[in-house]
Amino acid sequence: MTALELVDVGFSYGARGALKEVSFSVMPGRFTALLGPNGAGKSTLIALLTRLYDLHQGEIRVFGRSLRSDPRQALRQLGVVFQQSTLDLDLSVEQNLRYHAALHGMARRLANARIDEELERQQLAERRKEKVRALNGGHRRRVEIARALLHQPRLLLLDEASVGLDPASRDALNSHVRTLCEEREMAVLWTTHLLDEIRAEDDLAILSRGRLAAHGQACEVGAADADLASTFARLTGSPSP
Ligand SMILES: Nc1ncnc2c1ncn2[C@@H]1O[C@H](COP(=O)(O)OP(=O)(O)OP(=O)(O)O)[C@@H](O)[C@H]1O
Repeated sequence: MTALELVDVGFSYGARGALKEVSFSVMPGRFTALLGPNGAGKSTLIALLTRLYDLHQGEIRVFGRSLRSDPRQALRQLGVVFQQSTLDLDLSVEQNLRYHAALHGMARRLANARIDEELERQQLAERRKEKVRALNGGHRRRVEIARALLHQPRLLLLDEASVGLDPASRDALNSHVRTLCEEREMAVLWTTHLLDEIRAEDDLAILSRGRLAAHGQACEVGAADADLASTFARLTGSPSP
């Protein structure tokens, strides 16, 4: 079954159009990159997917459940890492996770088990009592991923999750999310404006000025030109990042 399906999605901020007739799908176990220059509409799309904004045009389905008519079931399957960190810096790693588990109505015993499991996976178990403020950017991102996975979503959305990280932390985060795809058959939608975060075997959707400029496997999308950078520049009119 398709993990995420967008059909003719549109959105405007007043008179300013931000998304127009955007249609593409994300499959389970696949790393799908959503690439676009600044202002292309990536964050707007994430805001629609998480229901920060109401969907007025088109349809979005998460594992077959409509965000419009069945939002609770659709959102249950979703884990999200936003562009701006939403961790409480003055709470410990564990307290941040516990708070999220409570919001999801998780019983304490289940929450404890999941928190242990995710912190272990992120190699953060020893730091669980530390305040988030004491962690570096890469570790904070890992806490956010641990938190996004607590309720075991089948679809993980990451909005420019690597912004602000040094190159080594960026690579580590990118590889880590790919492992989640493989090990858990999780579907991932990774938004970015950086070409070096995309691999030839990834699924790729390119947004340009609110429209879907290309969609397919990254190697196929890039095959139309000398490389993906040239395709990106041709389709978006922006220099390759
Ligand atoms: N709150 C808002 N009010 C009005 N226009 C907005 C608002 N947020 C975004 N826009 C406009 O909508 C378009 C899409 O913006 P969006 O932030 O979704 O793009 P993006 O691809 O996420 O860019 P970035 O990488 O800079 O975050 C842009 O033209 C932007 O100026």
